[in-house]
Amino acid sequence: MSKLRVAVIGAQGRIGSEAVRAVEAAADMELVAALGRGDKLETLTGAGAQVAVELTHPDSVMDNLEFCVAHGIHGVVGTTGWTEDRLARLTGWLDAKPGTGVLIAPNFSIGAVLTMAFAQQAARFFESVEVVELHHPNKADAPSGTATRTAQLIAAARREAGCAPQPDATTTALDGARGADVDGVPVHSVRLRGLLAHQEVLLGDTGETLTIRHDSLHHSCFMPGILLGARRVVDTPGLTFGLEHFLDLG
Ligand SMILES: NC(=O)C1=CN([C@@H]2O[C@H](COP(=O)(O)OP(=O)(O)OC[C@H]3O[C@@H](n4cnc5c(N)ncnc54)[C@H](OP(=O)(O)O)[C@@H]3O)[C@@H](O)[C@H]2O)C=CC1
Ligand SMILES: O=C(O)C1=N[C@H](C(=O)O)C[C@H](O)C1
Repeated sequence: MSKLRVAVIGAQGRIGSEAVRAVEAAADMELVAALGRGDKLETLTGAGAQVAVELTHPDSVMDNLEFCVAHGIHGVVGTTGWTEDRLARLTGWLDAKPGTGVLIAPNFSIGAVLTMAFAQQAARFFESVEVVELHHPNKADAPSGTATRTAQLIAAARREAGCAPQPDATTTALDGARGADVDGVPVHSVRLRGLLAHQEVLLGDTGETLTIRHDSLHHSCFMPGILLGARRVVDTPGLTFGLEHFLDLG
């Protein structure tokens, strides 16, 4: 069977360099291009890439995906900074190119995907819920894509269950003291040298709290998800948001 022809965009970055090694090591894949800043996107078509793994920067991802989708190259995207407007633009490109698929995964690690699923499951049982994400200080965006998605999933679960708004008696606060408001869920961002990517979902009710914590300790934790995404996206046209759609979570 022929190998899947995979390219990595952002190949010199923290996660991109790890992805290059993972694709090279995968028996069913061939690394056909490894692009850094300034490299021409035409390299992808010249190399016959079937899938582009996009791991760059929120300022770069849209141009890269517009090119890939227009040329029928499937995308596996870890880059963050997704807004409703950006998703609508991407969907428009995909609509014009039926057969092409893009997976956007706010987080490729299985532990983080499970954290989101557990938080979603627990959300309706507790009066209060807040998210704390902790990352290395080189990160461009806050809150993290994972924390934003976690909060959105929590908020949707609470809405569906008819939960009341969370209690919060704060009447005076310094700017940012209560975190960012994501659909009514406070999200707090820590940037600290020594950390990689970590998240806590804190849930509280009368007389008890539940903490769901996940720690990414090395970029290798994202690789099985990236490889799975590359294998599955070629048969999944359109936009898939979240790696959970390629996992059997039951
Ligand atoms: N979904 C997930 O599981 C994960 C997602 N991420 C996300 O992935 C992204 C990258 O993170 P990280 O590796 O830490 O960041 P880095 O800054 O280490 O790497 C990004 C790389 O992309 C390069 N780059 C920027 N623009 C372009 C472009 N137009 N074409 C080619 N290369 C480009 C950068 O070059 P230069 O240095 O010159 O700017 C850099 O080498 C972030 O959005 C991060 O949040 C990270 C980990 C896991
Ligand atoms: O920038 C990072 O490092 C990470 N970014 C993603 C995010 O914003 O959620 C995934 C993971 O947290 C690592």
